[in-house]
This record gives sequence, C-alpha cells and structure tokens, in this order.
Amino acid sequence: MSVIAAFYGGKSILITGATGFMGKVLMEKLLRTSPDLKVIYILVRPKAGQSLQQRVSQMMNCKLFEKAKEICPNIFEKIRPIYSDLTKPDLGISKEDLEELLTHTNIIFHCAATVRFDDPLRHALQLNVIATQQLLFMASQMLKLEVFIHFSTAYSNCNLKHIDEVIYPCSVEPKKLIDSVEWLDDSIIEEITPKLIENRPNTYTYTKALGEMVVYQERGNLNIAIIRPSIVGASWQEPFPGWVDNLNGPNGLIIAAGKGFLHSLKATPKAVADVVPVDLVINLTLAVGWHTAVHRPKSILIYHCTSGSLNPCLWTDLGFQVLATFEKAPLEKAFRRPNADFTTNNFSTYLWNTISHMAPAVMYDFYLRLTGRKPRMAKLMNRMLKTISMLDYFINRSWEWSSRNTEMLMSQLSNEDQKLFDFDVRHLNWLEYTENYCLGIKKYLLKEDMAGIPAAKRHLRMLRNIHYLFNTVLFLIIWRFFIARSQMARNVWYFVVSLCYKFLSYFRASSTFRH
Ligand SMILES: CCCCCCCCCCCCCCCCCCCCCCCCCC(=O)SCCNC(=O)CCNC(=O)[C@H](O)C(C)(C)COP(=O)(O)OP(=O)(O)OC[C@H]1O[C@@H](n2cnc3c(N)ncnc32)[C@H](O)[C@@H]1OP(=O)(O)O
Ligand SMILES: NC(=O)C1=CN([C@@H]2O[C@H](COP(=O)(O)OP(=O)(O)OC[C@H]3O[C@@H](n4cnc5c(N)ncnc54)[C@H](OP(=O)(O)O)[C@@H]3O)[C@@H](O)[C@H]2O)C=CC1
Repeated sequence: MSVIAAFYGGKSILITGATGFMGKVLMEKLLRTSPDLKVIYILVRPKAGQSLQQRVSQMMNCKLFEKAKEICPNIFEKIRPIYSDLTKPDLGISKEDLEELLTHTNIIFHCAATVRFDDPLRHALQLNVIATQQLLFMASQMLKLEVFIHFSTAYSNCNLKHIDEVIYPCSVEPKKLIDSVEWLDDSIIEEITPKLIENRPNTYTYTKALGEMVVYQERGNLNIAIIRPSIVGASWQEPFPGWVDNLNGPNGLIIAAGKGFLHSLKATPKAVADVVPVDLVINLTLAVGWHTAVHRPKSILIYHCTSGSLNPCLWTDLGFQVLATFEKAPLEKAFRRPNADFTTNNFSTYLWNTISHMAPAVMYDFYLRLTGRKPRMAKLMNRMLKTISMLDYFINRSWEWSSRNTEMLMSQLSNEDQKLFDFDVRHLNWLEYTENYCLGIKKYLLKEDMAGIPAAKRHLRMLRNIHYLFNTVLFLIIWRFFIARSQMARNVWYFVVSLCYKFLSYFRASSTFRH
C-alpha cells in the first residue's frame, strides 16, 4: 500500500486553481490514487457565461478524468465547488462556505495565479500576491490544517543565473508595493513597472517572487512548502501520455510549427529546454504535501521541479523532434509544410520574420481578399510574433537550479511510492515524450482525429507542389528579368537550354535504341 496515497485518505483538501492546467491534473491524481479522500474543495469562478456547476461538470467529463471515474465512481460527490474570485475581498467566498473551509480543511494546494506575461502589474499583484496573502490569512484560522502547498515558478528569480532552493529577498517590500498600488493610477504604475521588475522579463515572474516573500512573511505557525516548476508541458505517463489543455509555454509555438506558421525562431539551440511533464510536477507536489505534513520541517522548504540539471533536453533536440513528429502525424489544414529552423542573431531573425512570416501572410491575405474572404493571416502571424517576443527571454537563456530538497525527498519514498509518485526526471525519454506531446496537442488540444492523418498528408503534398510551383515561377520571372538585362545571363541561359536539349535528345535516342 502506498504511504502517500494512504495519507490523503479521509482528508479534506482545498485546491485553488483547480480548473487550470495543473489544478486539473492534481485533482485527477488525488481522485485516482486516494479515492477514499473525504472531499476536494475547489474554488471556481463563473467564466465565459458558464455557471460553477456547468464548468465543473464540463471539466469532470473531459477525457482526463476517465480513469479516475472508473476507480472512483462517486467522483462527483467528492468534489465540492465553492464560488470564488481571487480579485475580490475574502477571495469572494461566502460566509457559509468560509465557515465550512475553516472547520474541515486539512490540506491546501494553492495553484491559482495569472500566468500571463503581459498582465498589468496591478492585476498580477492582485492575483499572485494579494490573493495569496488572503489565503494565508484564511489558512491561519483553519482548525485542522496540516499543510499549505504554494505553487511558485522556477523563474521567480530568473534574474539570477544559479538559483538555490531558498526564498530570495525582493528589492521592494510587498506590503509597501501593495499599499502604493492601491492609490496610484494605472498610467503611473505602467511607468514604474519596468523599474520595479528590474531585470526580470515580465510582471508574472516578478509577482511570483513577491508571492514567495509574502508566503514567508505571513507564514505564522503554518506548515508550508513551495514548489517551483520550470516549463510545465504535457503529461508524460499519467493518466495517459500527451494530455495538455492550453496554449501556454511551448504549446502555442508547437502548434504554430505544426501548422507551418512558424518557420524560424530566435533561440539558443544549445540552451536547455527546461520542460517538465505536468504529471511529474503533480507527483512531486503530492509527495511534498505528505512529507511536509508528516515530518513538519522547521522552516519552509522549497522544491525545484526542473529537468535541465538531471536530464537536459536542448531546444534544438526538442524542435527537431517536433518537426519529425508532425512529418509522421501532420496537423490538419496546415498553412504550409512544417519546416523551421533557429536563428541566433537579430539580423537573421528580422530577415526571416520578414521573408518567411510576414511576406507569405500578406500575400495570402491578398489572395483571400481577391477571393472575397476576410484577411486574417497577417493578424495571426503578428500574434505569433508577439507570443515569441514574450517567450524569447526563456528560450535564449539557461539557468542552473539546485535540486537538493527534491532529491532528498526522492530518497524518503518507499519503492512503491517511487513508482506511484514518480518525479524522477531521469526516467524521462525525451524523444518519446516530445512525440507524445505533439500527438497530445493534436488529439486533446486541437481535437483532431488520428484517422485524418492520410488526408492531412495529402494536404501537405499539395502544399509542397504549390511551394515548388511558386518557387519555379518566381525563379523564371527573376531569371527572365536578368536575361533581358545582361548578355552574361543570356549566354548562361542559352548554354543551360542547349545542355538540357542535348540531354533530352540523347535520352530519347538511347530509349529508342533500347527498343
Ligand atoms: C534542427 C533544428 C530544428 C529547429 C526547429 C525550430 C523550431 C521548431 C518548433 C519549435 C518547438 C518548440 C518551441 C518552444 C518555444 C519556447 C517555449 C518557452 C516557454 C517559456 C515559458 C516559461 C515561463 C515559465 C512557465 C510559467 O511559470 S507559467 C506558464 C507560462 N505562461 C505562459 O506561457 C503564458 C504566455 N502567454 C501569455 O502571456 C499571453 O497569452 C500572450 C503570449 C501575452 C498573448 O496574449 P494576448 O495577445 O492577449 O493573447 P490572449 O488574450 O492570451 O489570447 C488571444 C488569442 O491568442 C491565443 N493564444 C494565447 N496564447 C497563445 C500562444 N502562446 N500561442 C498561440 N495562440 C495563443 C488565444 O487562444 C486567443 O485565441 P482567441 O480566444 O482570441 O481565439
Ligand atoms: N504552466 C506552467 O508552465 C507553470 C505554472 N506554474 C504555476 O502553477 C500554477 C498553475 O499554473 P497553470 O495551471 O499552468 O495555470 P492556468 O492558467 O492553467 O490556471 C490558473 C488557475 O488560476 C485560476 N484563476 C486565475 N485568475 C483567477 C481569478 N481571478 N479568480 C479565480 N481563479 C483564478 C484559473 O481559474 P479559471 O479557470 O477560472 O481562469 C485557473 O484555475 C500557477 O501558480 C503557475 O504560476 C509554475 C511554473 C510553470
């Protein structure tokens, strides 16, 4: 019997951000390995016109929960949605619901955050710092709370080259910043944001670092641990390989590459693509929850969940495997054949963006206009280039993260738990993982049927023929232009034509001779 799975049996667990990518996987793993848990409280807000119940039942009916439902038939009874909005006071939770949470909660997993890179500082502060502060205050009043697990990111201190499993002080006191932001207007906040975040690339990483400071400062007597994952990718093994449900991190660009939008990407090919599978992160998280509750370390322990130091995969390897997978299992309705390469300097990046991204988009939009359709390609390309500019910081640098605590924890697990809650990234085969990642994006994110692969391949062959025809016509036009203008070009042209003629006549003669 798994010690960790048994620990969660009978427990009342609160998950914030349960409707998110990682929150869902956390919920699924808990329900599948500890079906005798008492209840999972999930903070949910109405979204896109859907009520709480509609969102939750839609979420529980997605493929991710199929296995859990087999093991835990009364899965819906285990889930207790609670209305919440992290931007509201007391997280928008009603008095009755709050009373229930304060009375029964044993474990908190705080996943909720805004992960957008371009959020205004006020919004990022609200979600990643103030909401955390309010949750900590709530936790301090919980009668049966055993452990509080906070999700940060391995990039919260991306301004450093080597990052230890410690909380680094921030230049500005979080409380002072929160008080100032309250009365400053948006234009001033926008102006001071670059100075505040200093050499961090965005408000996301900055507010995640502030969130860690707040967790430390307002820890009181709480038993807390912090998880710092790097780039969380599709699932590796559980509940099945390749599950992913959003466009964050590499996902959007992998789609762009598969659809033939992305033909060049400025990256340091030999830089480490520090991707970790979501199920590996969740296995570590559940092991940390158990270890922290049972052993109650004297101080807040930070756990890095990264792959670069233990089992590095380079961007060039990842990119190559992405293209190879889409060669075998192409995405449907591709704009062009998947074909991409890395650029390593600003000039070639600018040149290739113009030649292989914007020019084809403008020509295609022109074709759409000619055929009476609404142009959209240039807009899509600009959005992709904006996303790339947001991710540029992360794909052109490498970091070293220590993993002492994570390795210590691995040694504390029984053999059975090391299998059931495997977070040893050294077991990961990157080729197999990347292939499943791309197939998962095709099946679960784009909802494409694998039976459509032959048709998708035919579409790519048609695109290839159009590409060759276009290049041939372009070449002839340019060549014709030169021939009209230079004797040298004419001589070369006549030489080539006569050579082809001689070859053809020889070929025809030899084939006649054979008969
Ligand atoms: C041999 C050689 C081979 C060579 C091969 C060469 C290459 C071969 C292939 C290459 C393969 C490998 C490549 C690896 C790349 C590097 C990955 C690095 C990840 C680093 C992350 C590390 C951070 C640490 C991780 C963390 O700690 S946290 C998680 C990370 N956080 C994020 O990743 C949030 C990012 N995103 C945003 O920050 C916002 O999304 C924003 C982008 C501002 C847009 O913002 P905006 O323009 O406002 O757009 P939206 O409003 O968001 O959306 C508006 C509309 O665009 C849609 N759309 C939203 N997004 C995306 C998106 N991406 N891509 C596409 N569409 C998107 C959305 O569906 C909506 O469509 P609609 O609904 O309108 O129809
Ligand atoms: N994905 C990654 O690569 C990494 C993620 N992390 C951290 O892991 C955690 C989860 O990330 P991930 O699952 O990818 O993020 P998602 O964006 O998928 O999920 C974010 C969650 O937060 C909730 N949320 C956002 N805003 C609000 C709000 N105003 N009120 C209530 N709930 C809100 C979302 O709810 P709703 O569904 O209603 O929007 C969603 O459940 C975050 O703390 C992130 O910083 C760390 C490193 C890497």
